[in-house]
Amino acid sequence: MTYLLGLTGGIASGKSTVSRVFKAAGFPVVDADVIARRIVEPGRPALARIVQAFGPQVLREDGKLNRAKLGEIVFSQPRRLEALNQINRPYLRAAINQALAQAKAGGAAIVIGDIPLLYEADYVDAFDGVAVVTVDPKVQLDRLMARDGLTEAEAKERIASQIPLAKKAAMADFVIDNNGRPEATIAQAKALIRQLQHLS
Ligand SMILES: CC(C)(COP(=O)(O)OP(=O)(O)OC[C@H]1O[C@@H](n2cnc3c(N)ncnc32)[C@H](O)[C@@H]1O)[C@@H](O)C(=O)NCCC(=O)NCCS
Ligand SMILES: Nc1ncnc2c1ncn2[C@@H]1O[C@H](COP(=O)(O)OP(=O)(O)OP(=O)(O)O)[C@@H](O)[C@H]1O
Repeated sequence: MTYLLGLTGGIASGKSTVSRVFKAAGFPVVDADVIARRIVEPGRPALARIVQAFGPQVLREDGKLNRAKLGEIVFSQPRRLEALNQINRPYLRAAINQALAQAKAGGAAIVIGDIPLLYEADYVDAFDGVAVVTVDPKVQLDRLMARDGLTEAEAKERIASQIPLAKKAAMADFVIDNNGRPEATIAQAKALIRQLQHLS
């Protein structure tokens, strides 16, 4: 039996560190951010609908989505973000479900769905359990500004567009605390793998 684990957190909370531990242990990881990029490649219906809704300003000269431009628009205007979500979510859901089913068919003991918006987009029922990678608000803000070169105001907007991490942690089956050094987070991820191997 495969244990289907949903892995989530908030923007820049450290999901990548945890998903790397699962990958290194040989478990398949379905990455929603990667799928979200694929469904808006040139020629895909989701991209055409985004251009219809947001105008040609969100396209680069080479016809690809201008992610920085679209990010600037949607994260500063909640109603525009909602419009983007309405367009993307059906395509995302279909592609994520298909990738999870395919990974599960491979028969691994644990399959991971790394989905930043797992709670916001309501994927809970797709999983046997959910792990949340959490950090304190100040740590999240500092790491996000450093990683993406955002101003404090921009980083705060992006954090505010998601359910607060503390709330996600309260809903989770498993919580990984990423406030400390990466080694401490890696140790927690390895302990979670051992725990799940008993459940699968
Ligand atoms: C707005 C876009 C173009 C910005 O692109 P950019 O390359 O700057 O960011 P990237 O896609 O790498 O996302 C970084 C992080 O932002 C957060 N984020 C992304 N989309 C959203 C959203 N709709 N609502 C809240 N947070 C979001 C997530 O934590 C994600 O990990 C892009 O994020 C996008 O198309 N988002 C909509 C698709 C989506 O819902 N993706 C999340 C998959 S669960
Ligand atoms: N324990 C840690 N100590 C110091 N820096 C860290 C730690 N964990 C993550 N970081 C740094 O914080 C930033 C965010 O981490 P990461 O990219 O793993 O988050 P994420 O949850 O995968 O983000 P997103 O969903 O936004 O793509 C990165 O620059 C990363 O190097």
